[in-house]
Amino acid sequence: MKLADRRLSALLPVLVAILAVAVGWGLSVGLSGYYVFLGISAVTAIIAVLGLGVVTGSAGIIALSQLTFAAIGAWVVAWMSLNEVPGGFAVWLLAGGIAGGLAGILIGLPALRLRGVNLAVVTLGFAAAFDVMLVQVQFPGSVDGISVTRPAAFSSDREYFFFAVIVLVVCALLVTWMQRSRLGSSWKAVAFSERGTAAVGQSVSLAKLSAFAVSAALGGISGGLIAGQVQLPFASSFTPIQSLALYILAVMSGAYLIDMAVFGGVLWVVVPELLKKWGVPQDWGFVIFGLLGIQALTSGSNLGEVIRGAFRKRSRRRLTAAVPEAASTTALDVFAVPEAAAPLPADASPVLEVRALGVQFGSLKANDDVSLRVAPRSIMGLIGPNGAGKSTFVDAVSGFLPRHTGQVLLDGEDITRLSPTARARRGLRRTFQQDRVPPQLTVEAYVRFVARKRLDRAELAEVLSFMGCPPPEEPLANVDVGTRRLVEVAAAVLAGPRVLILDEPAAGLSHEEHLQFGHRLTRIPSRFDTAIIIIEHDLDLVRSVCTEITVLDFGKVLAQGPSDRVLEDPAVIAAYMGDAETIQ
Ligand SMILES: Nc1ncnc2c1ncn2[C@@H]1O[C@H](COP(=O)(O)OP(=O)(O)OP(=O)(O)O)[C@@H](O)[C@H]1O
Repeated sequence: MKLADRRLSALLPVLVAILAVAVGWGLSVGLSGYYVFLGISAVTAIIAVLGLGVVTGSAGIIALSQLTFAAIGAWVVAWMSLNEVPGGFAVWLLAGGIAGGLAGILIGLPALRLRGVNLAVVTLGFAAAFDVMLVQVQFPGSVDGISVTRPAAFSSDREYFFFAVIVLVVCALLVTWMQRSRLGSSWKAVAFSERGTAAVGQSVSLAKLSAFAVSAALGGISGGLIAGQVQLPFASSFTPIQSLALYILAVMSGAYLIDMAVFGGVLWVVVPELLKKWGVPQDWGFVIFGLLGIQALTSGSNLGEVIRGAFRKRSRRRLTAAVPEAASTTALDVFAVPEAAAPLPADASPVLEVRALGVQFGSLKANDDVSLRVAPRSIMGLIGPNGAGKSTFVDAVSGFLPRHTGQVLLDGEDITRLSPTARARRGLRRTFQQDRVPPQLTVEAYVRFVARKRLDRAELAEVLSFMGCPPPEEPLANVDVGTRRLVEVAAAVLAGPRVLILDEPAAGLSHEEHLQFGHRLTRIPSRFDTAIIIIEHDLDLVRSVCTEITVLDFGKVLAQGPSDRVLEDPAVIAAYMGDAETIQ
């Protein structure tokens, strides 16, 4: 992306925000009184849907209590207004948002362990329980008819609508920046794969809790605004069934996209209004939202994605033309020619040492007394027939099977008891056999998220080009699975790990592409001071790339040592291929 394009991309949200404020002002003076009031309702709904876009749309977590957080925000604002807390409405609104956010963290804690239906039950149960309590407790001042004081400069409906638009614009800007930040990447990553997220050193708990907190804070702000709008808030505005309907709207519209959150919020107000106009009871609005939700859930997509998908089709055509160019040979030249790492002398310090690793699944010993030592800047092949225990080994070494026996040492430090996240942060990175690259990110956003450090743009583009990846600005949703695996490897390489374990990284590529990939791989250790362990079934690639090989069979080490010697070992030939001709 050119510098001018990047500047425009950074400035665009601000320009849209200025335009939105101008439109809001125009509407506040141009609309009739009734529509101004409806406009406030739409703005509050948009803020609540925006929050759902974060927790559900980005982080993929079911949360059915958004209007409960709104009720908490409204309650705080009503209480502060009643008690004339210094600071005025803006401060009360902020406090309402913070209260909602704190409640979100509280409800988010079970989300760390629960998923799907169970989490839906917890959040809906919380909404129902709070609803019962709210009916009993009531909003401060509501029983005595003491109304919430609006901001002095925005006391009429028209002015208050404009105030609400400004709050919405600020919220939307903050969400946009968060979505573009590392935090936003962590939400999208955790939605796609928790294991993939942990493997790049990102705390899964932090990603989920922060999504809950931001979403609930927006719910709280939405509720605070409702308190100022109606001035005598009642529990009936914040029922669990309304939370459910709002959730469906968010899912259906694709509310992690700001424009679609606006669309969802507007629909929230327009549908009941149209029903009223047609003489149909407004509760039928829930039925309509339900039907839209069923359509979205069964199709597995949402309106925002469908619209953007149509645009992507065009850019995909451009990508097909761009990729061969990206994998140019000139990029290869900028990498230092590797010096093959010599086999590790017996007394030298390995960068990774695994001692007597054992993993048992029931009665099956998937890894049995597996030991190996990896020299700095070397490439070790880990091979063996299907089911030999290779992926189990990687899972155990990277911390995903904590109940293994034996020891794992990285640079001499015992990391056996550390979590996958902690191991990744210490410099033990891995990739997966299955696709764990979140399609919601661009190539650049994903690489920066994985690298966990400041990356020079030129270096980033150079490594992507060298690995045959698409350009940085390409959305990963446009990229085929095989190429996504290459992006995964490039990102892990740019993290500069001490050890990188690649689990069948070239699966999905042709034989020639495999070999080309292998050639590129040999350049990495010296350039990034990284040792690589590669699991691979293509023995031509293993032979051409690896200095050392470890062969597993039935969970045990069958052979270990310099590549040529191991690949000529009759026991390996018999066990691995069952046919001497195939291996040579
Ligand atoms: N979670 C699990 N529970 C029970 N058994 C498992 C589990 N994961 C793996 N296994 C078994 O452990 C053995 C080793 O599996 P693993 O996936 O590590 O082999 P692999 O060498 O990676 O195979 P492939 O080359 O096909 O990927 C297999 O018999 C497999 O069925």
